[in-house]
Amino acid sequence: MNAHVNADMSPLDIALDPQPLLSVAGVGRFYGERIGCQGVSFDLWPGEVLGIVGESGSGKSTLLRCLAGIDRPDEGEVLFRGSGEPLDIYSVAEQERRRLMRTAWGIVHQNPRDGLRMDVSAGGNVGERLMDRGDRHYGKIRERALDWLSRVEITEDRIDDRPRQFSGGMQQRLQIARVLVSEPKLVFMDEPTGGLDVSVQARLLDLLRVLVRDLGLAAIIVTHDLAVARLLTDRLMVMKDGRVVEQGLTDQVLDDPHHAYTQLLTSAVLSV
Ligand SMILES: Nc1ncnc2c1ncn2[C@@H]1O[C@H](COP(=O)(O)OP(=O)(O)OP(=O)(O)O)[C@@H](O)[C@H]1O
Repeated sequence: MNAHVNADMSPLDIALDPQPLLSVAGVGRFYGERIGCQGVSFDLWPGEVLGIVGESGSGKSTLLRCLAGIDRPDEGEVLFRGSGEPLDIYSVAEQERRRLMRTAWGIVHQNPRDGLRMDVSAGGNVGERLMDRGDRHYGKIRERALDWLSRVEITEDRIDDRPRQFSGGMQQRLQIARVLVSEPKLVFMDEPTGGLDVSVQARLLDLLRVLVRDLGLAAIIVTHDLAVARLLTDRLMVMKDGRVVEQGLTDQVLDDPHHAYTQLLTSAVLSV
C-alpha cells in the first residue's frame, strides 16, 4: 500500500497526491477502419478505483488491453509510475514490460481460464507468482499461498486440487489470489464477476470490495454492470463508440448523469 494512502482517505484526498500512478494521454487503437478506442486521457492516483462502463462494443476491453500492456495502442502513451520516474510502458523492451505485468501490476480476466494455469495445483498457481518476483524459500511461499487461499475462502484441503476441479466462482477467487499475492500496485479487472450466478457474483463482489479497500489497491475495472461499478469504484468513465463521453466521481455520474448516453444507461437499470 502506498505510504501516504490509507483506507480513511476520500477520493479527494487521494487526488491531492502529487504523483499519479498511471497517466494516460490520447490513447487510441484501431481495427482497420473501425475505432476500438480513441482520444482517451486520464490520471489514476494511488489507491483509486476507476470503473470503465459502456454498452457492448463501446471499447472498454480494447482500452483495458492497451492500459494493461497487452495490446500496443496505435496512438498516445501510457505512463506508469511504480517507483521514481514514470515509465512509458510501450517504449520499454517487451521483456521488461512482461516483468512489470507479472510484478508491479496484475490482471484479473473475465474468464479465470485466461488467468490461471489449469494444469497446476491451486497452491502452485498462487506460489508461482511469488517465485516470479524472486521468492525462493519454499516454506514461506507455501505459508503465503495458504494465507491467500484462505483470504479468498478456499480451504487448505483444496491446495493440491487443479483449477478444473473448482466451480466457476472458486476459479475466479483463485485467480484473484494469484494476482494479489504478489502485492501489485495496480490491478486491471475485465468484468470480474461476469459469467457467474447472481448469488456467486454477490459474494465475489463483497470479497473484492474488502480486499481492494484493505490493500489500498489502485484498480481499473471494466464492467457493463452499473451496480458493480457503484459498489467497487470511486470514479467512473463512460464510453460510447470508443470515446469517453463522461467521467467523474461514481456517485455523481450515476445519480446525476450529464451526457444523454449516460442518462440512457442509468435509466435502463431499475436500481443501481
Ligand atoms: N480483434 C478485433 N478485431 C476487429 N475489431 C475488433 C476487435 N476487438 C474489438 N473490435 C471492435 O472494437 C470495438 C470495441 O470493442 P471492445 O471489445 O473493446 O468493446 P467492449 O466495450 O469491451 O464490448 P463488450 O462489453 O461486448 O466486451 C467494437 O466495434 C468491436 O467490434
